[in-house]
Amino acid sequence: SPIQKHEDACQRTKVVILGAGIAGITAAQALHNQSISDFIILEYQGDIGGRIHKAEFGRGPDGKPYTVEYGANWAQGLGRPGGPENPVWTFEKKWNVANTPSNTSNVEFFNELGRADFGDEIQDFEEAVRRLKVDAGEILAENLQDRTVREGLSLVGWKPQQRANPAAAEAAEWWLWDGEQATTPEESSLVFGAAVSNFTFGQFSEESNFVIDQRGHNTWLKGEASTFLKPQDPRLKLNRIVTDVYHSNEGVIVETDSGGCVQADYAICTFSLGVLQHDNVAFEPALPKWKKTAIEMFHMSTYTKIFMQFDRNFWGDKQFFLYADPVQRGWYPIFQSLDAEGFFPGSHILFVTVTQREAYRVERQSEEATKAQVMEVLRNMFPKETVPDPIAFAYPRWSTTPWAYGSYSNWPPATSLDMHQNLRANVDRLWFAGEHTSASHFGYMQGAWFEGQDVGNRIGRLIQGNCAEERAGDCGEMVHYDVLRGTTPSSSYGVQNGWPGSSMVDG
Ligand SMILES: Cc1cc2nc3c(=O)[nH]c(=O)nc-3n(C[C@H](O)[C@H](O)[C@H](O)COP(=O)(O)OP(=O)(O)OC[C@H]3O[C@@H](n4cnc5c(N)ncnc54)[C@H](O)[C@@H]3O)c2cc1C
Repeated sequence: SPIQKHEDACQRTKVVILGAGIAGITAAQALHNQSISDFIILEYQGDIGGRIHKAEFGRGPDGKPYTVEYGANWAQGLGRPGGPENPVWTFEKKWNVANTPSNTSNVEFFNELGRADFGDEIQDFEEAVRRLKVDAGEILAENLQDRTVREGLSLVGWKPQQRANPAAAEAAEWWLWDGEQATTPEESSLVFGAAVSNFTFGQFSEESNFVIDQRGHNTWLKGEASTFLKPQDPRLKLNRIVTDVYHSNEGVIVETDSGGCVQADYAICTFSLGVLQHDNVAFEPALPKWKKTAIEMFHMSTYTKIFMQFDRNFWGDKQFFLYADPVQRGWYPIFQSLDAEGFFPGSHILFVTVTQREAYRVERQSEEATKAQVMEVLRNMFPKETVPDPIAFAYPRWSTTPWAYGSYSNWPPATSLDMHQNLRANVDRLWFAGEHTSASHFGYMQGAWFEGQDVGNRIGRLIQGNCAEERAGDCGEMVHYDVLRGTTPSSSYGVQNGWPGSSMVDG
């Protein structure tokens, strides 16, 4: 077998962790906390952080570039006094990560003729979402068939195309739905879309803070890593591209592009759903059908922030600028000012966000083509100003980045909790963790943290042999389902399927 063939040449360890993003680092920390120090982390990039990913952009007054975040930017759903706190927010505070409150009421509205007022559309959409969540709660509690968010919105009476100002209604809807999930209402599950929002913003709080730390947003994760990894720790192997993963019920062998290999009792694969869907890591034997099906069924979205710096501020002091294009939903819809108080005042930096189809289009076309389109929009938004060309302009291409292939995952309609559990479940000694394996916080940094910790704890207990039977559910191997039914019985909503407690969607 390939496992025997490689055994002699490979470095030996107990647990090999694939990826040094949040899930990978957190899994290693969970092992460390159980006194398991025999692990190796293999990471594609030259640093810790994964999709918390900074870039240098533009120039400050001192001539040095600003650090901006191409990936995760907000701590979302912080927590309230006496209530549970978002663990990521706890770490951001612990490591003094500079951040500023993001205020979505600090917004101005625009259409192709300049300033407009469609605050009512925002209010009406928010009201529709409240009713939508009541329906979602009922569907979940009664174990009924899921539906799309679009169908759910229509049923509570939100129909953008039938409103007086369809473009404005679509802009409001895009901002508050697509701008969060990076996926359209047509492509999103009503039940689990409502649930992830309640778990993050209901359970913690509505507040989200925007990180402006010039050391980079990954500072908190590097801080946590420094509690158990020494500088230059030989167990953290950066710049290693995993190409092949051999797995059996006895162990794993992992090969990298440099010809290196690691043999371990367990592997934890934290690659994004996009990487798993791309087939450029070979799993041998091929992953079983229940796992492959789950990987293909869930959805990897793309969320693209386009940064621009100007020689002056022509947009004023607001944080957000929502643009309703007359014909194309999602056409350069939300601009954000980093020139605003609390961000980088004096930087004259704006960024505009596009998602999904518009993100793919922008990521495939040249920077020049994108710049021309963005400038046309800005000149329409500010007809009374002489809008200059930007002095810096740049954006990432998440959909083709080989260590991510997209931004974050989203739960498609009519897909059950059992199906999602198949995304989480281990295959022999090969385990999976990441944002996408979180049933309650998929798409968010905290989702990756909860899942990395869970898998690290489970493997630690298996290695130590201290998985008491009464703990079954959050201990031992994960369950998976060879046969999937249309819905998951209410009684199965528990930790064994990655559902944290019994808290359900509420109004
Ligand atoms: C544009 C964007 C905006 C976002 N905004 C927010 C936000 O505001 N708030 C929020 O909470 N979340 C946000 N997120 C989501 C958040 O970044 C993720 O949920 C989280 O970082 C995922 O962590 P992870 O450990 O699951 O995966 P990753 O961070 O992807 O970690 C996986 C690691 O595996 C490595 N890897 C991949 N392939 C290989 C290979 N073949 N060999 C070796 N290593 C490999 C990768 O380099 C990476 O380091 C955003 C993400 C993006 C992309």
